[in-house]
Parts: sequence; structure tokens; C-alpha cells
Amino acid sequence: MTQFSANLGFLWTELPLPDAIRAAAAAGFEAVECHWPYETPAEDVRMALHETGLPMLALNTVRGDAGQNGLSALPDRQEQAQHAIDQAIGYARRIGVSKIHVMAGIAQGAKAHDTFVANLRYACGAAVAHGITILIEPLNAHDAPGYFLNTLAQAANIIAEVERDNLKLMFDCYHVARTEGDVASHLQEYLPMIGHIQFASVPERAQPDGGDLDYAEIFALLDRLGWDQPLGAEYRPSRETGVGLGWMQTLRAD
Ligand SMILES: O=C(O)C(=O)[C@@H](O)CO
Ligand SMILES: [Mg+2]
Repeated sequence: MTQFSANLGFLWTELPLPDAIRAAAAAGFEAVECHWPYETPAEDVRMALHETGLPMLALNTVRGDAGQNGLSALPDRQEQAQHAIDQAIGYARRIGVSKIHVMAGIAQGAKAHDTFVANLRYACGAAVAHGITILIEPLNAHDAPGYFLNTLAQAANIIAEVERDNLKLMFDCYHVARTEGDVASHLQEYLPMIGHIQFASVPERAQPDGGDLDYAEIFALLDRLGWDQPLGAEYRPSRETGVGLGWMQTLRAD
């Protein structure tokens, strides 16, 4: 049966993170994930996870200064990028997170590629002893102009070059639909390298029961393919988060 993870970077953002975890549990989510939890004491998050029994699946490395969207592909920022990776691993260990999205940043060209590969090797090396998987995520140019990582093929090349078992693809159906189309075929093609899947309606990035992409079909396909990890609901609610959750019943494959 499909399971869902509430992305608390977009859902229940009006609540402090520990209360957002409680709201997600009360709404029936099987897991949570977040973007940048660093201002919330890890102990408060750990307590809320313990109290609700929900796992926190993933978090992101910091974006960096205003206007940046990650540091790991920025030539000449390697020290800060590795500090961000260490910070994410430290926080993840305190709350029991097993996946970290290492954000590339706004960059392009061969030097950015080499820097990203080097920082990902650093991240994988630092994470492996703690059972943590590193994720990279292609973002579409409409939402993330100038972002270094845009396509599944680019991500697959980087994963092959880094050559570490704990480096995986974050497959965000919304970004893939906006950039490359045919989400169903791409899911099947890239399944072996996927570490986490996220979703939102296309093109609005709202609840998944609207828009151009039929998530009932996508979730049924994932079920048939044997995907058994919670899928990340990473959308911007068009109303209050708690009143737009009917899709959890109507789209769930079982
Ligand atoms: O924007 C997305 O999509 C994400 O998954 C974030 O983690 C990165 O901004
Ligand atoms: Mg995403």
C-alpha cells in the first residue's frame, strides 16, 4: 500500500517543526521529511518523532547566502560546502534521519561539475559509517533558475562518476514532469538508482489530486514496481494544509 511522507518544508509551515510533526501524525502520514531544520533544537524534533512514532526520512544541506540554492557545486566554496555537509550529518544523527539531500547551488560548467563530484565523494564518505544515504535532485529551471542539476541524465552521470553505493537520486515527479515529461517511463528507467520520491500537482505544485499528472496512475505503478518507501508530499497547499488532504484516501494504491 502506498505510504506518504509529509514534507514539512511546504506543509504546516505555520507551525513550529515539532508541532508540524504532530500535525502530520494526526493527519495519518506514515513519515515526515523537511528542508532546513537547523534553527529548531534537535532534541525538540527528536522528542516529537519519538512521541508520534514517525520517522524523519530526509533533510537538506543549507542553501548558503541569500540568492544561493546550495553550495556543493560552487568552485571555491568547498570549505563551506563540506561544513554544510558535516552540519547536516550531525543533525541527521541526532534525530535519526537516514537520507540527506546535498544541494548543488547555482553554477554551471566543468569546474562546477568537478566540485560537485568531489563534494559528493566527501559527503558519501562522511555519511556511510552512519548508515546515511546522500541524495541529489534535479530541479526544474522555472522554480530554480540557474540551479546546477537539471536533468535525470545529468544526475545519473554524476552518480556513475562518484561511484559510491550510498549516493542516490531524489526523483521529484513535479520537477521531472516540468523538465522532461513522461514521469511514468522515467520512474521505470531510473528506479534502480532512486533513493527517494516526491510529488506535487503539475504545473501548480499544489495538492496531487489536481493538475495534469494522474497520480492515481503513478502511485499504482510504483506499487506494481514494488516501491515500498513513503512518497514525499512536497507541495504548496492551496488552502490550509489540514483541509486539503482528501487525496491521501483517493490516490493511495492498495
Ligand atoms: O525543491 C525541491 O523540490 C526540494 O526537494 C528541495 O529539497 C530543494 O529545494
Ligand atoms: Mg523535491
